[in-house]
Amino acid sequence: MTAPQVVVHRDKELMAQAAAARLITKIVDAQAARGSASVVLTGGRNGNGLLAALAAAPARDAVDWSRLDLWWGDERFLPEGHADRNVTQAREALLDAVELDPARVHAMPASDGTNGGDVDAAAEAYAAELARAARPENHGAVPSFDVLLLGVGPDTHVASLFPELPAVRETERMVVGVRGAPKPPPVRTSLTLPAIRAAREVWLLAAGEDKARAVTIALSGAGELQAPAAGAYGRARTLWLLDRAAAAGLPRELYPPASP
Ligand SMILES: O=C(O)[C@H](O)[C@@H](O)[C@H](O)[C@H](O)COP(=O)(O)O
Repeated sequence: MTAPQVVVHRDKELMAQAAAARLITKIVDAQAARGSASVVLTGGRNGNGLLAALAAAPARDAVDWSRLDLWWGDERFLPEGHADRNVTQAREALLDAVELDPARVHAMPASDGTNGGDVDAAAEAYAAELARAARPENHGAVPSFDVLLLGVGPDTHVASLFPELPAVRETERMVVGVRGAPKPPPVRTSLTLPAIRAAREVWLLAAGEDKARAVTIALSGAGELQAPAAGAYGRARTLWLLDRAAAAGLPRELYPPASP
């Protein structure tokens, strides 16, 4: 388990811009070192805020978008093209503005896809897609993601892993179906903690005062069943990217603001 590193920025706009710049550099370095990069996207305001900042970033096209594999940490189980799907929102924020290789954009299944309305079958299909992309040197049945992004809910959920619900307890499967999610819509597919932990780096994004309690709980030793964000860590790095409002409950001496 990698100890969390915390970086605090002045506000959510600067946090998104700094996170976008950080992600560009990470992708460029991975592509220089290994010829391609692999990133897991997240839904929500902070996740989409990062993508929008990335779309507007001056260094955006330092990334070779044709050699980037994109996956999702979770998805709302809705029909293809539905406005509430994370992939729909990601396309609007960034993906439609860059030259990606469509074969390397791995959206989670829609509810009107080949799995019918069966969310468990959809989860199994995505797990199979991940397994096909995994290489022998990877850790488990998923590729070694360079960066796995996660928004953090006010209840400390990450992806669609909610406190005390079955999905956060999963220890074997890489992807599960979620029913009764407290955050609408209720039916989702999600990576599990074992899948999240296969990533080289896990970056958690939280901005706004509504996240201050969740951030403090997750960084104060809470258990992952009660605070799923506490169980989200990478093999090489766990990075919390916050704004001051979300960091308000943390000991200031431990996490001085990075942005003046
Ligand atoms: O599908 C989703 O809703 C997201 O993946 C979810 O995990 C999100 O990242 C958090 O709820 C934070 O969302 P906000 O950034 O909007 O607070």
